[in-house]
Amino acid sequence: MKITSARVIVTSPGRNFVTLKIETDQGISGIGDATLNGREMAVVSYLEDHLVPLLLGRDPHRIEDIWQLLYRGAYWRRGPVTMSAISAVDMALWDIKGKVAGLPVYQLLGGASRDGVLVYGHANGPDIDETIDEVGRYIELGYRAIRVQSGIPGVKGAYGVGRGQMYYEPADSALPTETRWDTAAYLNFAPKLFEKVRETHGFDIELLHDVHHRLTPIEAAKLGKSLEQFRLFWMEDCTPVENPQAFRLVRKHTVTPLAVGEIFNSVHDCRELIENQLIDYIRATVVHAGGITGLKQISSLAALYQVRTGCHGATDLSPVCMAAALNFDLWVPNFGIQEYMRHTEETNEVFPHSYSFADGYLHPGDSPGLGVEIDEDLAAKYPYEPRQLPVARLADGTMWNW
Ligand SMILES: O=C(O)C(=O)C[C@H](O)[C@H](O)CO
Ligand SMILES: [Mg+2]
Repeated sequence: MKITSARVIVTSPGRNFVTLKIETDQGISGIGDATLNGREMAVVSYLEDHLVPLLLGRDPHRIEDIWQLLYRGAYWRRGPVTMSAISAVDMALWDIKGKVAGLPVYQLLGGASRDGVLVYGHANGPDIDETIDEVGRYIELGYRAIRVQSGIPGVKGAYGVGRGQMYYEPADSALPTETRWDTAAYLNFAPKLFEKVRETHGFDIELLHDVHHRLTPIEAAKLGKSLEQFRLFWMEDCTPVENPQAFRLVRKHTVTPLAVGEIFNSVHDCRELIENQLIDYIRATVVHAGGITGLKQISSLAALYQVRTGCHGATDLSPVCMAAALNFDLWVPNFGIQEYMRHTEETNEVFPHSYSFADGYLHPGDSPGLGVEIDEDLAAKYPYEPRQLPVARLADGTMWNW
């Protein structure tokens, strides 16, 4: 079997997605997600200018060898652009292998380790009352785990608060929207929010919270401690992770479980946190961390230290990534949870898929391969629109972490 073509498709059904389609001489094709939110066109160029010429004529069954060729062969290893491009190739090759075998990818990985993939949805609102109502709406839909984010009085554009209900899409304009950040207001507010959510909805539902890199280590430790009584499933990205040792300080002071890793792109980014048991959940994802092949490396290391997976699954990860993640999640022995930020109807029409939600769990379905396709005619109706993520500044104008 030989690869005869590899094409990049950029489409924007409500938001931008970059998809790689690999075709073979036997009429079987596979797709992979290559979306890097706000920096999409850098990955398009990396694929078209540098990787596609390397793929033509190769045997698509040699997934590991092609992964090593693209990783080692570049000389310049790692980084989000390189690894998103490699991820897309890897996903497309697993898709092809599954289609040739007539099996869903989770069967090729070793088969299902569970009946369904526990997911968490996103409840958010401009204030505590609306956020609590939104949590109730997710419970009614059958969710067993919910991420809770709320607007903070006096803070313009707090992280995670959607523009409409049930959906959240932060990349909102061609140039970054400027938001404000106020640590003191947040630290006063967050325990009140979770107290009210627990009072209203009880302790049977799992609650998660994303701090989005906004705190220093000692502030993160304080927040973790103040939220312990509300039994969070996890506190995510509580402080920036360039220095993994910062998490030692957080760990010393709180037993609130910690999750990190959505911006990681290789096992090397994860190693120090995992080996020192500084986190409980690793959030690296298929599209940014080297595809299914990259995630296998990460999850195998994590398993040695009882760190479980909790893959990133925001709307900037396309349904192609979601399908790949669900095949991985159904198999991976040390699975924790999967983020599931639902895509809009427009997006779902461009990417018809076999995964489905029931009673708080997603299942990838049993279509051969990843179980997702791209409708290229429909995709062509949604041209690329430059969009960037917001930025955050403190009240005195200092640039902060978004
Ligand atoms: O889903 C999450 O946990 C996020 O933090 C979402 C990110 O802001 C988003 O994916 C950035 O592209
Ligand atoms: Mg996050």
